[in-house]
Parts: sequence; structure tokens; C-alpha cells
Amino acid sequence: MQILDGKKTAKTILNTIKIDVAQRATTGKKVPHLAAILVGANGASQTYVNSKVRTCNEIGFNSTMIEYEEDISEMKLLDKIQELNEDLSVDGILVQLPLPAHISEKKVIEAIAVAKDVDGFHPENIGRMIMGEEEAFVPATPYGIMLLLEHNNITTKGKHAVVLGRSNIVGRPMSILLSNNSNPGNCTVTVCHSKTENLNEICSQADIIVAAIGQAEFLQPEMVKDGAVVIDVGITRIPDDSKKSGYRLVGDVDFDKVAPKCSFITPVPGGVGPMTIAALMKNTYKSCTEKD
Ligand SMILES: Nc1nc(=O)c2c([nH]1)NC[C@@H]1CN(c3ccc(C(=O)N[C@@H](CCC(=O)O)C(=O)O)cc3)C=[N+]21
Repeated sequence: MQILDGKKTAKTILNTIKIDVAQRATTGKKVPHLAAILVGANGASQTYVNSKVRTCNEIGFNSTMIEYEEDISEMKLLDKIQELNEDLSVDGILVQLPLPAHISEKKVIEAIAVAKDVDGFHPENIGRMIMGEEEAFVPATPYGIMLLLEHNNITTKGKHAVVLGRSNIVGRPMSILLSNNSNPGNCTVTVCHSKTENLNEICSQADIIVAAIGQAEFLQPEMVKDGAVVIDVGITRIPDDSKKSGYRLVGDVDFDKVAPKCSFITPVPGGVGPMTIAALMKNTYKSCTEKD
């Protein structure tokens, strides 16, 4: 069994970007600039957005962090997005989800300029991704998983991949990327969800399992074939007094029980999370360099 070290792979990718950005800076070219908007005080969202901004600083990107109170009006948020759309210095705009219930996520996502939608959530980017167009921004989490498979030389061609979850930001795009005629890709993909019958049986047939359902320790060893590759997208905070933070992080996979059966498995933390950030940085870099 081998651990797929997302932290290490992300570092390799980020380092390559960092070198390219330094090179751009010395030749007087524009460096990438990411604007991140955070609404409200959700602890996990704050951690993630801070981590994205910190990564920008580490690799030489410019970043702008915009924070709003929970009760900001939808109109004010949309006005800000419009301003960032028109700001030529900004390459990427990210609005951290989830948003408070009084704000329409659909309206917000569709307000972001397609060319700055580095999260890849805009319908036009999703359409382009499905059509396999290179200019599309691919959503950061599934893109990060593809990069993790690629950098660790995991064979996917002809394999049966089972994706657990059909969300617009992870499960659905993941299923499309894995089925693409590409490397990694060329999988036969099954998408499972809350209404799936015989889930254990389907999972047991998978060569690759991507668990993205948001239920702590959902995937159990009896659902996993010997030698399977298991990718854990879940990240749940479980209260834990023995930790300084007051919580521990648990994935959608019962790691200790499942890991012995796997050929490769991602840990939580240190697996998909850091790859998500690396993929976001790649998208932001791409948005910037496309304008050269
Ligand atoms: N517009 C938008 N874009 C996103 O990309 C987006 C989002 N909204 N909403 C929420 C999810 C979640 N997400 C994560 C990013 C990094 C880690 C990450 O770095 N995790 C660390 C641990 C961090 C911790 O200590 O909590 C790890 O797994 O090692 C996790 C989760 C991005 N998301």
C-alpha cells in the first residue's frame, strides 16, 4: 500500500509555478493576481481561503482578500464581482462557497467573467470542460485529483472508476474527466449517489474509487476490492479535545480499515485538499499567461 501524498505533489507543482512566476517578474511580465471573496465567518471556509491567499504569497502571485459580513446584500456582492471583472490587474476571481441562504449561488457564479472563473463553476466553463476544450477552467478539486493521478503515474486507462457523489463541483466533473480520452482518463465510470441500489456491490467492482459524499468514514473495507486506488475528497471536522484546534479532520473513507486493501490511497489531511489549492493556482496562472 502506498500513500498518495497530496501535500508533496502539490509542493512540486507549486514550485514549478513559482519558478515561472519569478522568471516573469524579472522579465517585466505581469504576475498572476487572484481575488478571493469570503462571506460570513464559517470556520472551515476561513481556513481554506486563508490557505489559498497564503499559497499565492508563497509562489509570488498577487492576491486580494475581500471579506464581508454574513448579512451583505446580494446586490453589493454582485457589484463587487462586476468591479473585479473590469479590473485588468485581476486574473482570477473566487467566491468561496457555501454562501448564506439569502444570496443566490447561481447568480453569483454566473456574474463572474468566464475568463476569470478560475474555480471553473460558470456554466460556460462547465460546458467547455465537457466538450474537452483546452481553454476551459476545470474545477479545482477534480482537476487536482487528475494532477495527483498524473504525477504519481497511476494507470487509469481501461479501469473501472466509481465516483461516489454527483455534486456540480466535484462528483459530476470528476466523472467526466475520468471518462475523457486522455491520460489520466479513459476510465469506464460509474456515478453513485444517495438513490443508488447495491452500492456495496458496485464499489467492490471498482479499480478506482473517488469518495465525495461528505459523510465521515462512509467507505468501509467490505466495499473495496483488493488493490484498489482510493481517493478521499471528504473533509469533516470532528470535535476532539485532545487537539489544539479542538477538532480532528476525517475523510469520507474509514482510512485505518480501508488502507490495507489499497494499492494507493490519499490521506486526510494532506491528500486532495492541498491538490485543490495547487489546481486553483494552475488555473490562475493559466488565466494570466493566456493574456500575454
Ligand atoms: N468557490 C470555492 N472554491 C473551492 O475550491 C472551494 C469552495 N468554494 N468551498 C469549499 C471547498 C473545499 N475546499 C478545500 C480547499 C483546501 C483544503 C485543504 O487544504 N485542506 C487541508 C487541511 C485544511 C484544514 O486544516 O482544515 C488538507 O486536506 O490537508 C480543503 C478544502 C475548497 N473548496
